[in-house]
Amino acid sequence: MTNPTNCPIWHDLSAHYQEILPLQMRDMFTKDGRRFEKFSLNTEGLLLDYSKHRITDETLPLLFKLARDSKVEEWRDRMFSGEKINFTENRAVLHTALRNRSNTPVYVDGKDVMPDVNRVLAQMRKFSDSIRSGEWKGYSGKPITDIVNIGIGGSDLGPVMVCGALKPYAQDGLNTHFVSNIDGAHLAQTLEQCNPETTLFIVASKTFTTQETMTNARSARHWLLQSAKDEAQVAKHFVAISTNAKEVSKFGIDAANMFEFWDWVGGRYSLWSAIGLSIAIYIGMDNFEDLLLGGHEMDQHFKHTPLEQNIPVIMAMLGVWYNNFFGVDSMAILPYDQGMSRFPAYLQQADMESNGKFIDRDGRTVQCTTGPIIWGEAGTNGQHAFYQLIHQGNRLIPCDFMMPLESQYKVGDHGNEHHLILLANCFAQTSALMQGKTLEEAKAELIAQGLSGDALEILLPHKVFEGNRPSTTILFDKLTPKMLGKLIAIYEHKIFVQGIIWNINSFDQWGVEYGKQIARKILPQLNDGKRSTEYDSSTNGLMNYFKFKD
Ligand SMILES: O=P(O)(O)OC[C@H]1O[C@H](O)[C@H](O)[C@@H](O)[C@@H]1O
Repeated sequence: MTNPTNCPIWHDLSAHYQEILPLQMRDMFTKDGRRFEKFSLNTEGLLLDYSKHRITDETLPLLFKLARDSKVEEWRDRMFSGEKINFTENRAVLHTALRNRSNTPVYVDGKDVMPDVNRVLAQMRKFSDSIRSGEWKGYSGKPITDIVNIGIGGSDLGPVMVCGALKPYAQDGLNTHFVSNIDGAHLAQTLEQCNPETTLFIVASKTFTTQETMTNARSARHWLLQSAKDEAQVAKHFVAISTNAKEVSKFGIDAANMFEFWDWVGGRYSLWSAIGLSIAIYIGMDNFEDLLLGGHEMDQHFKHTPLEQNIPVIMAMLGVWYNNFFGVDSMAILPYDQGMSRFPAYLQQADMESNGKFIDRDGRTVQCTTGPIIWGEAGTNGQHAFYQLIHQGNRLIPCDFMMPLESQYKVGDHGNEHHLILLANCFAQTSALMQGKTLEEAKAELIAQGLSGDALEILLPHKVFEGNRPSTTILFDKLTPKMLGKLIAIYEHKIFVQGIIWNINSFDQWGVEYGKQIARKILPQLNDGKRSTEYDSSTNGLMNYFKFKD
């Protein structure tokens, strides 16, 4: 199917949307005592509750038909089998091979990629063990205490997010830092916390040409050499992760200290590759492999489970339902877990760089809305910031809540006090968003509080909640490496399915290039001493303000 909006099922869904529009979820719950059982799944060690959505018994079958008509299953198999579905870059899409713990062969251009995957994993194990055990020494003979990952985008967000989420698994005395921004403040503030004798820099860049990363890496090298003095010592403090061996050696990093990955790994899908080296050092290779295992188990689920019980497919199709039929333009990711506070930022790249496209696979303008705006914050912080708009604003914002049943930290009077409050808040929010509060309910509440007359009438409309605001809730036992691997893979496959429905290539990112090109041109002009005239008057004005302010 090339243009989904032309196919009969799209029209059926549009008609069904008109039927759903006036329905209230709270009535659906009242009428159907089995709604939660019907619209939840308990599988893969997690509970997926999608009953608080604006769906009836008819909705999902229509959405699954759209998925089948769009050939989601065929495309899924093409991805897993190593076909070059990223056709604008002529590349396979095989982040699933990186976590293929069954080790079955996966072929790209007739070559099994698994031996290479396993070789780099073994290299990562050896290296991370040597750092963690203190066997690897810095130039003055001391063990490494601080790891600084220098990378940006996909070479940063995944490791940052995972290291934050899995902090309870970290080894004492080993710190990780992440430098991504070209703003010198990022590197400077990080280096203030480090000692050159005991710091290891991981330069993580798929292309090894990214301006921010290479500049930060050169400055870090300069900082190291101010103390180490001798170029030969760089090898003890710098390793590289890249697909570009030539550029790595040009930078002066020894081939022995390079961890390879391949063009069939998209940057935003690369935390499973050697890009995860900082994770492996931080939490240990066994835990890193558990993360991979979680991803692999979700791959198996995605591959083999009928669409009707398939977690990523259900989540993707609900997203399509709101995105394309209700016309929503954003969705909130709300992890009730402090460690997962960077999960929304991670998903911003994963989703928005993948599906922020207006041209379809046939080179034509897409006739429907594509990727949503992804945003969010860890609960309960978000509650005190933007939930007001989700509850009473006049936009519909579907939310994904997620939360472990058990905290990794025992805090408070009974060791569980904080976590129970967190759980109560998570459950309460999903309930309030769905139920809302009618005028009658609000009135009864105000009367019970002793209000009457004008005071009651003035306040009353402001106390009404429309409700009917959809959310998905994912509950799991504990945020282990394996569970985190599953959660990440769920979203990756969700994004994939949506890309297929919209008939776009989710695996290129040409849109990022244009701004970079102009920045390269502007950079030398900032100190050429001439008035800028070649851009629009705003850009010229900004540049000239910088150049000639005094
Ligand atoms: O890993 P690198 O080659 O340095 O790329 C880092 C990032 O660069 C660009 O912003 C791309 O759009 C991202 O997908 C990529 O993750």
